[in-house]
Amino acid sequence: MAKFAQVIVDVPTMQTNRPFDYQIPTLWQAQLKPGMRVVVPFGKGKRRVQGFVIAISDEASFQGQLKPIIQVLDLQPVLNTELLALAKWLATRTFAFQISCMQTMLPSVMKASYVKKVQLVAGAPAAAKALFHGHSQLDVADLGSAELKQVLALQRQHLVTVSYQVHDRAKVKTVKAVQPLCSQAAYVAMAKKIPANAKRQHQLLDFLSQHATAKKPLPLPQITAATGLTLTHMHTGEQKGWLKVVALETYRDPYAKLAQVPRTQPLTLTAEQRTAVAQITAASEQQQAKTFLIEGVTGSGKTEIYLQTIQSAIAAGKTALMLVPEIALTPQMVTRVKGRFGQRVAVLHSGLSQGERYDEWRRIERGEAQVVVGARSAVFAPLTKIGLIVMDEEHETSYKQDDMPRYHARDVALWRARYHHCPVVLGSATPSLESRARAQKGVYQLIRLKKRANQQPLPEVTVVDMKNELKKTKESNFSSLMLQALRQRLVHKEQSVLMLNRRGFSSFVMCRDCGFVLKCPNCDISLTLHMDTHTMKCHYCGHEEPIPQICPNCHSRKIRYYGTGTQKVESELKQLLPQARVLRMDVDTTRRKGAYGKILHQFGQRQADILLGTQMIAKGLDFPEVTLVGVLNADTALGLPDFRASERTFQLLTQVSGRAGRAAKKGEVIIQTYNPEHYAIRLARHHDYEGFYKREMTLRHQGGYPPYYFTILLTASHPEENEAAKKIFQLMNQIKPALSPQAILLGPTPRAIARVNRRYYYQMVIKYKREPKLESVLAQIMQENQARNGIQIAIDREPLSFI
Ligand SMILES: Nc1ncnc2c1ncn2[C@@H]1O[C@H](COP(=O)(O)OP(=O)(O)OP(=O)(O)O)[C@@H](O)[C@H]1O
Ligand SMILES: [Zn+2]
Ligand SMILES: [Zn+2]
Repeated sequence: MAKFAQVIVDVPTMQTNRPFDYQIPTLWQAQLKPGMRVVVPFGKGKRRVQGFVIAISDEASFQGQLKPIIQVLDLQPVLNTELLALAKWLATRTFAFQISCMQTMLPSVMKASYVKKVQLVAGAPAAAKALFHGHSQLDVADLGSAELKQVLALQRQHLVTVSYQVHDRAKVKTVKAVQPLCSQAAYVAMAKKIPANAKRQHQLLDFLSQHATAKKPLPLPQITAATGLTLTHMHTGEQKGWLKVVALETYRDPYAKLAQVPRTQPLTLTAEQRTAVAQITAASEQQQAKTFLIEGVTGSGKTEIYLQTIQSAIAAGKTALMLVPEIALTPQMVTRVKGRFGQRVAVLHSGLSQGERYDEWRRIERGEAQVVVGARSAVFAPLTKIGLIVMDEEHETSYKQDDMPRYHARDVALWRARYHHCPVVLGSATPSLESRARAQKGVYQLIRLKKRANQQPLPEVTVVDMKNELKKTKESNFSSLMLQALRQRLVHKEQSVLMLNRRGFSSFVMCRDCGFVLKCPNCDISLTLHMDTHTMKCHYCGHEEPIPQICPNCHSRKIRYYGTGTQKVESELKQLLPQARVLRMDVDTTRRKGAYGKILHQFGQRQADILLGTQMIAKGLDFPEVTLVGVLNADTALGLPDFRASERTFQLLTQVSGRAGRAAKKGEVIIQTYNPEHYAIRLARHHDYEGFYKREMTLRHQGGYPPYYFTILLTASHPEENEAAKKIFQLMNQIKPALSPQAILLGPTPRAIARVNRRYYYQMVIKYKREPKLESVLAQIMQENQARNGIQIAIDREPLSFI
């Protein structure tokens, strides 16, 4: 029997980024398996931490006395063989700690929370006892700062001891249930001995005799609903030995309301869809880990292709994973998938409560759901026998995680596809340049859908030059053409979608007398105005303060709002078109849980004429009555110091244009811009993705940007600016000798927003094609520098943003 376990402990530092050996207590030697969570002592003192067993063996690699495992948290592994291997790969690939990778894969409730407790030592003086108010121990989190100070003083005098306790927050939801204990005949006999006026007891015995043969406990809520008998009556029955009250495990179902989603049947495919489905299904059947890139114009019916290929995978006894960007995970998309596969679908996204997420995860893990739809982290769903992985809107930046582990869901999907020998389908109307280029080289197989499923042409796009417009009219967000088109829709009772592009600028407060701008005290950026909460907020660190009435700098009262927010546009719209019913959708109106879905539902029910929103309305929506799409400001993102600015603008305009004319009625798009000649806007106007791809690739080639080069972003941060700067130069000198002359180093420079959360950031970028020594020198840098002397190092492979 295995006596030793190798454990990755929940101490995210580079020094602890390796397995530690522990003894397995005899009691657990038969049960403990790799992938289970345990609690182990770690380091000096009584510190206890959570950990993951990654291997068990008869012999320990460590010489000397090993500490035993304190507690085993799981009865079965929570990470299977595949996911353990994936965690290891992910850690190397993204320069992350193994523990961070493992925790990322699991619902957050399975991450330990630690409680720090203090206990009095025997013989402590009365003064110390007073602090404990008669309790034997105190939870450090409950202490006020004065009490904490006293406790720390006692600790220095060795009068208290401190211990850490690990809490497993993963709680299973249960309902009370009733298990009959006697035979039907026995219940009937008992009823005869009970006084006739004990009505409830008769009723209970009656019920029990009817259900005496029940094999499973009967849920109490159902009994109460049917008979009116409550838990009190059951307790009486329990005392008399008639029955037993037990806890029955249930799931929290976040989509209970959707349970009655009407079932849909597969549509008859268009010729283009049919070819796509045939190729993908064949690869799935032949167990080929092939990657398909579907480049399909908006409304070409990509979703139907996903649904039908998923269908054939599950018909073959396999499972399927469908990834969608968080923002596109609308009830609309969930309804479409649930409508086809019903209860076999599990949904994972950040809108669920932690408990709901945990329950959906367990349904997948137990094999009760065969289709998983979810955002980025759903790529780690514990599905076995995967037959197909779909990634919709593959160009979306939300597939890349900003914090450690800095992974891209596409890379993880491809890894899992190789493991399961199954195809991956990447779909988009505007694929990322990286993926499109890979298809060009034949690494991915390109499938193009050039026509809309409704056989209608793509909507006509008109570009309005706002420079001319400004000369004609007074300052307004609406050109005369846009207003006229909106009025026309109102007359014809058709719907419009209006997008305000908020990327690249924000609403801030500035003093008109001295030019003072209110900035975050922790970060290097201006605070954003939030009218609904009447506060100024920092979008980086969350700092919040009241809106100033008087300039803090010159005491002038002329401190005003700047920038165009959706609220401002909304009020202008109400003045210009008082009869229009407007729904606003932005970060403020969608913050509450379920608000996003509610707004879309109202719009779908035609309770509004105009849906006004930020870029969150650009993706995935399918409303048949929308015949006009208006973009109020196409170019705010073009000015950003980012080589992907054009790509982002082209994608956004194409996606939002695609919301018009998706059913029987013809659609129209109006784009307002100050840069009508810019190629991203010109080509978006003609829905010309291929033209854009060629043009942009030429520019990337000239500039030496991805996808012609791989990139790595290295960041060093410290509360002191010169420490951060010193470190980044030191790292550069360490890396340089390992690189060939073909590699290009950019920087070091201070980051565009140099100070965030009281830390200064310095960065450098490595651009390269083939550098065999680079990986190992970066791994070494992580090893040596992590969290030493307050320095933090981050290594980001293929960053999607350099600012
Ligand atoms: N074969 C078909 N026959 C009839 N209607 C179809 C067919 N395929 C798809 N549709 C319909 O066409 C519309 C557009 O399809 P879908 O939303 O799948 O497009 P998409 O390619 O995902 O578009 P986008 O990239 O804009 O999200 C939907 O209303 C869908 O029901
Ligand atoms: Zn801040
Ligand atoms: Zn001022």
